[in-house]
Amino acid sequence: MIRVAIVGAAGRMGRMLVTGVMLDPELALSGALEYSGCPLLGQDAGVVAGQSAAGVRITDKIEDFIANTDAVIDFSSQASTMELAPRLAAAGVNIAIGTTGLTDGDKAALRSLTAAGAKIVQAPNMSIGVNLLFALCAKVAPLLGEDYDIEVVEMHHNKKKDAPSGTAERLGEILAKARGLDYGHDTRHGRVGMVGARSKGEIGMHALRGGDVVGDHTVIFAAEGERVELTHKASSRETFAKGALRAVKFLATAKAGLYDMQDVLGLKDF
Ligand SMILES: NC(=O)C1=CN([C@@H]2O[C@H](COP(=O)(O)OP(=O)(O)OC[C@H]3O[C@@H](n4cnc5c(N)ncnc54)[C@H](OP(=O)(O)O)[C@@H]3O)[C@@H](O)[C@H]2O)C=CC1
Ligand SMILES: O=C(O)C1=N[C@H](C(=O)O)C[C@H](O)C1
Repeated sequence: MIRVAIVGAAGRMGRMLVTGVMLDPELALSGALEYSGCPLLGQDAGVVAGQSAAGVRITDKIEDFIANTDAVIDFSSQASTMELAPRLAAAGVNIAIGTTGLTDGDKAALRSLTAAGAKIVQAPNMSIGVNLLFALCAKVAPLLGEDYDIEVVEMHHNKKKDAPSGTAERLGEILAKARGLDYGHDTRHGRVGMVGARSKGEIGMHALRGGDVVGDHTVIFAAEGERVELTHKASSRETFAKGALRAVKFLATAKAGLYDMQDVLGLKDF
């Protein structure tokens, strides 16, 4: 039995994760963390998630569960994730991070924790479909070549805080690498005004927000006379939660290291 605590337990993903852990016979819910001002502190995490009582109260102190926890799943905020990770790693707790908006510096800090023995999965999207899309893009972009202009379009619900989505950024990084471009330098985030004709050496990135959209991502390869579009649409957050539970099980037997969902799902050699 793997004892799992959820960070951001009262959030959209947190409630889904609490439910997933409670329903999985290989996992046991050991803790539920929220920020200090959260009005749901002290409530049963299972009840908050719409399930039966889990016997785990939402707390703002990791000391309430860290000694009885094997792994933490963290879908909260960049600041929270980066504050907690060193404390969890020091206690020998495995970490599956779904939080987006992490900087390159944050990722370097996570890598240094793993160099000191931590086991971490960090992935901007834990669904099988999106991770397959990552692998497909890495194959398709060089095959189509630079006659095909690349644009990435994502759409999310109107509560999402970061833009573009972590998934769109990862797609941009994969596509830039496949084209010999630099993601940071060669990406055009939306276009406005007299920007001139599109250059070959750019990747367009567009973030749409509205309603309750769970998460849509489309990569467009557009050439003279045709275009290819690869699309993933998530219709339920359950798909991300299932991936996070797989990540926790993967970490239970993994060596120290910083992994992504390509490792968890065995897509590295796809
Ligand atoms: N990797 C993946 O597959 C996926 C990643 N995500 C990412 O996960 C994150 C959360 O998404 P979502 O659930 O929709 O967002 P929510 O805002 O619904 O949930 C985040 C929760 O974390 C809480 N939180 C904030 N700070 C802390 C803290 N210091 N300690 C504990 N809890 C804290 C938030 O409280 P408050 O509301 O008060 O800020 C909130 O309850 C985002 O970064 C999102 O992009 C989302 C879906 C899939
Ligand atoms: O905030 C969300 O909702 C989502 N965030 C992730 C991202 O930023 O890529 C993954 C998913 O698309 C949902």
